[in-house]
Amino acid sequence: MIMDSKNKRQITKNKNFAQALGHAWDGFYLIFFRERNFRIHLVAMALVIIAGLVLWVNRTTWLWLLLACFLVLSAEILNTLVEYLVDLMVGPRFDPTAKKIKDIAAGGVLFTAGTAAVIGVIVLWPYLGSLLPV
Ligand SMILES: Nc1ncnc2c1ncn2[C@@H]1O[C@H](COP(=O)(O)OP(=O)(O)OP(=O)(O)O)[C@@H](O)[C@H]1O
Repeated sequence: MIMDSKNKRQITKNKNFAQALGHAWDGFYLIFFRERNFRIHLVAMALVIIAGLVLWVNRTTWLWLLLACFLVLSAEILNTLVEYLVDLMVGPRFDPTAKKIKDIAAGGVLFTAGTAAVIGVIVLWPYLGSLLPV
């Protein structure tokens, strides 16, 4: 087996679920603690949840809001994957195609975040009206 358990340099398939979970946790740690943009999106998601609680939105609205938030987080995770893959292939040198790939991945996050914002406005609009003094 090609594995150095002491140095955690495993390159074979996981032996069990616990081991798979450990690697998934390593990935989560990387995204959560190393990716500033991911944390910014999490703060935005927290604000959306606070808005949902304050406005006392219904179940369908919660589903839309949570779906929109998780779409943005998923896009950010894919963007991070693309960045690591490009860095792995290209290394520390400028490459015009690497730039295009990374910029497209970042553009995808922007597009998803914009769509999520539109969804948020559409589903929260009726609740915002009720806040206005009549
Ligand atoms: N090897 C490369 N060749 C050409 N351009 C690159 C390369 N690496 C990065 N870039 C450019 O720099 C930008 C930022 O790089 P990168 O995505 O790695 O940083 P980041 O701060 O993690 O970005 P993000 O804010 O999208 O998470 C890219 O969108 C791309 O335009």
